[in-house]
Order: sequence, then C-alpha cells, then structure tokens
Amino acid sequence: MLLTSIIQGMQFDIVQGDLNKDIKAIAYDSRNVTKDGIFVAISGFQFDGHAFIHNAIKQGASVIISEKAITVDKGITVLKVANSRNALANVSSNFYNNPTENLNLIGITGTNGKTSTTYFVKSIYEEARKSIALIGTLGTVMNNKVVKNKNTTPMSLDLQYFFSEMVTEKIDNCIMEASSHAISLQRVAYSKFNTAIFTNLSPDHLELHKNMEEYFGEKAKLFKMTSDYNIINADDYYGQQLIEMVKNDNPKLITYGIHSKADICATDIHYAFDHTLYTVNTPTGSVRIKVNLPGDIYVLNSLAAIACAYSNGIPLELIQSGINNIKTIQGRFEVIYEKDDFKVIVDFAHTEDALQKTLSIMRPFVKGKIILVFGVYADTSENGTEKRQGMGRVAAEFADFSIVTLDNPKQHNPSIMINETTEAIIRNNGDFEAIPDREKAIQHAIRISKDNDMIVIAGKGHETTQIIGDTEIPFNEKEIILDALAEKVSL
Ligand SMILES: CC(=O)N[C@H]1[C@@H](OP(=O)(O)OP(=O)(O)OC[C@H]2O[C@@H](n3ccc(=O)[nH]c3=O)[C@H](O)[C@@H]2O)O[C@H](CO)[C@@H](O)[C@@H]1O[C@H](C)C(=O)N[C@@H](C)C(=O)N[C@H](CCC(=O)O)C(=O)O
Ligand SMILES: Nc1ncnc2c1ncn2[C@@H]1O[C@H](COP(=O)(O)OP(=O)(O)OP(=O)(O)O)[C@@H](O)[C@H]1O
Repeated sequence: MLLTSIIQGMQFDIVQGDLNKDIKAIAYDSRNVTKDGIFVAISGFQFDGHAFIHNAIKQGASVIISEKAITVDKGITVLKVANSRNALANVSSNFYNNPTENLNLIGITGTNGKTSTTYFVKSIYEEARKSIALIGTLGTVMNNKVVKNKNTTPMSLDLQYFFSEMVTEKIDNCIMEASSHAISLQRVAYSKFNTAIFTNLSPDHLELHKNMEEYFGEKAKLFKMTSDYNIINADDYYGQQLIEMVKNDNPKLITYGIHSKADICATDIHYAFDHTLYTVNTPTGSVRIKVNLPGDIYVLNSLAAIACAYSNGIPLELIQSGINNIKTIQGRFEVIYEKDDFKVIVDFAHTEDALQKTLSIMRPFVKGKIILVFGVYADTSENGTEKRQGMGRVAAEFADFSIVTLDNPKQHNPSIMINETTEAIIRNNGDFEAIPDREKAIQHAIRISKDNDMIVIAGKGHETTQIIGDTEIPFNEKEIILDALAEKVSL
C-alpha cells in the first residue's frame, strides 16, 4: 500500500524523505520490522522505542514515525508526530482498510465483569445464529479458535489486524473488552464502535490513572466513540455520572440495573449456590432468565449482555437460551472440587470490590468456614498500599480465615506486599497466616480445611503462570488444588 494512503488523516511534519513509497508492513517493535516497513517509535514505560530506530532500519524499515528529533540516513522517510501511539492506531486502521467500518463493534469497559459479559453476549449472538468474534482477557476467539493475548486489549496494530481477519472471515459482530489502559494508551483509537457497555468502576489500576476521576475520565471516552448505543449500569455510582454525561448524545442510551430505575431491569431474583433465576423486564416484554453463576454480580453482567442483544434486535427467547448456555467461565467462580458442603473455588477477584462481592455471595451457602487464599497484585506506590489495605480489610471482614500470599509480585518487595496486607487484617480483627509461596499457601488451606468449609482461592482465576521478578513461571492452581486434595485423602 502506498505510504500516502496509509498516513491519511494523520497530523505530521515531514522531517525528510519521500511519501511515494510502497509499504509492506507496520511494526511498533524493532524486532518485528520487515523489509519496506514502517517503524513507529513509542516512548514506553520500560523502554524508549526511539532507541531502537537504527535496529529497525537494519531490519528493513524505510519509514520512521517518531515523536522525537532523530538523525538517520537521507533515504529513510521520517515523519514527526505529537503522539506515536495515536499515529500507530491511525496508520494501522488505514493499512488494514479501516476494518471496523465493516463490523458491528461492541466495546465493554468497567473495572469488573467485562470478561463474563463478553461471554454472555457471544453466547446470545451464537444462539441467534449471528457470527461473532471476541477479544479480551481470555484471548481472541474467532471461529472457535483462541489466540492468547498479551494484554486484555491488544495494541492498535494487532487489534486492527484481528478486525481485518474478522472481515475476511465474514464475521459480522465483535465484542471486545476495552481496558482503561487501552483507551488511555490509544490502543482503540480509530476503531468505530457501534455500542459501548459500562459495567462498574471501583479502585484499580491507579498506578496509571493516579485517581478515580482520571480513571473514570478514561473509561468515559469510549462512550463518546459510539454511533448506536451506550449501555450503562444504573446501579453504579459512576454509571450514574456517565448517564448524565451522555444522556443527550446521539447514540441511544440504554440503562440496566437491579435497584435503580432502568430500561432493562431484573425482578423476582432467586439465589442458589450454582445459579440465579430472575425475570428480565424490557420495554417490550419480560422473560425468566437462568444464569449459571451465583449472585447479583452475574445478574448485572447478564443484564448488560441482554441490554446489548435486545437493542441489537435479538428476540427474548434466544436471549434466554443464550444466557443459559453458559455453564462456566474459566476462573470466574469456578468450582474446582465439591463434596457435599465442602467446596474449593478459584475466582479472579483481584480488586477490593470484586473480593467483597464474591465473598458476600458465598456466605449464605457456607456451613463451616470461608478460608480465603489471596495476594494483592499492585505495585509498591501509595495507591498499591491502599489496594493492599482495602483487600486486607475485606479479607478480615468477609472471610473467617485468610492465608495471605503473593499474586504476580513481579519485581516488588514481597515483604512489603505481605506486611501491608496483614497489617490491614490485624487492624480489622481478622484471623490469618502469611505464606508467601502461593503453592504452599494453597496446600496449607486444603490441609487445615474441614468437611463443611469453603476454600476460596482468589486473584489469579484463569492465569496459569506466576510472575516473580522478570520470570514467568508455570503455575496451575487447578492442578495444585487437586494434588493437595489427593494427598489429604491419602493421609
Ligand atoms: C503499562 C502498559 O500498559 N504497558 C504496555 C505497553 O508497554 P510500553 O509501551 O511501556 O512498552 P515498552 O516495553 O516500554 O517498550 C516501548 C516500545 O519499545 C519497543 N521496543 C522494545 C524493545 C526492543 O528491543 N525494541 C522495541 O522496539 C516496544 O515494542 C514498544 O513499542 O505496551 C505493550 C505493548 O507493546 C504492552 O504489552 C504493555 O503492557 C504490559 C505488559 C502490562 O502489564 N500492561 C497492563 C498494565 C495492561 O495494559 N493492562 C490492561 C488492563 C487489564 C485489566 O482489564 O485489568 C490490558 O489491557 O491488558
Ligand atoms: N459486576 C461485577 N461487580 C463486581 N465484581 C465483579 C463483577 N463481575 C465479576 N466480578 C468479580 O471480578 C472478577 C473478574 O471478573 P471479570 O473477569 O469478568 O472482570 P474483568 O472486568 O474482565 O476483569 P479483567 O479485565 O481484569 O480481566 C470475577 O472473578 C468476580 O470476582
């Protein structure tokens, strides 16, 4: 494709070189540059992409898009831009022929509940025989093939590639998680969203966003990128703020909720350990829904999916069976073992709000004790300390006994991570033990458990690795649990 076509819409200064070049590929990582490619240099959190420009040229780059002044051979075209991440999204969309113009693109954002909602949406669309792809934490799913993603929301270049594959494969719809990082770091820029869904907002990722207002501001941007529908949780405090912000915009506002007045709402809710029954009420009718996951959080997540399918014209009886078809979601309230009242559950709760809600949902179904195994994944900044204190408080108040361990400690000091959490448990009169080695922590929980107890292993959910320092080591909680249970039985 000609460079002039690829840079359509981009604001830039020509530093040097020719714009009439044929371009074969784009890369934002020097190691992936190929002959006649564009290299977009990004100033990152860990590295400065500008430091790799000479490597990129050696690999075959004929065009450099840069935020900084650089000196390179005269034959190389250099375009200077204000924001390389935005420029990358712009050229990637053009390079792949603006694929989102040919997709019904649904974006979902919020602190918790995105992954399960995407799976509900996908299942309803499949029930309605509509082709749909999914992009999110569990990977990119297209025609039942799953590709693992490095991030919940991939980089713009990779994202636009996936979209173009969907168009090639004649997939009409795509449901994707749009994380606040992705919105903030321009990964979803130049994607045309038909619908956006907001689940909820509670403290998380404050290492990037600094405070809740900034975090909310990033999420809110998605709702200014839509053409058709903005679907918002009316029960959420920030959801209400978002409703005020977009209620007079062109895209139709659809609200959902349990407790607040909403377009799509749930009534007559009956709770069980392994499912919830409720009536969903829409402007044109009601139907009974069975969601095979427990508690209000999955009522809300399924309502979000229903609101999306309903506004896109899918009949209620297909919505009903679509939701019921989801039996489990990897790492989301996943029952790994149960025998009568004894249960071992793995859940991805990794925020204060998610942990509190998950433990509260379980309480009515526990005859013995709730034994919680958890760590807190957050850096050692002030915001990280707050997260550890918050999750420590929740553990003290909502579990009977906690085993505090590590959750992807990366390069952070394990003692600080453990101590700040246990201090909060002590302050809130909780009962605990600290075992930094996560495998030993899980084994210990199983060893000390009694017949009526529920063991909850929170934080890693579907993940199968643990990141310690710079090393990612295999870590399969399911296997560890089953081995520990087998050992306990044989003792
Ligand atoms: C903080 C953050 O978001 N970092 C993301 C970001 O990294 P970065 O831009 O800082 O990149 P960097 O590693 O400093 O490198 C800078 C540039 O130099 C380039 N480079 C580097 C080395 C080299 O030899 N040559 C070269 O060209 C890199 O490709 C890059 O373009 O861009 C990378 C893609 O290139 C992401 O993979 C990386 O995500 C890291 C792994 C991460 O942990 N991100 C998390 C915080 C995140 O994004 N999470 C959200 C939310 C999840 C949720 O829902 O809770 C997500 O969407 O996943
Ligand atoms: N609506 C909700 N409100 C609060 N907590 C929730 C909600 N839905 C799910 N959770 C909790 O959050 C955890 C993560 O859920 P889910 O994976 O759906 O969220 P997510 O938004 O995709 O998170 P991430 O982007 O980090 O993967 C669940 O395991 C559960 O403990």
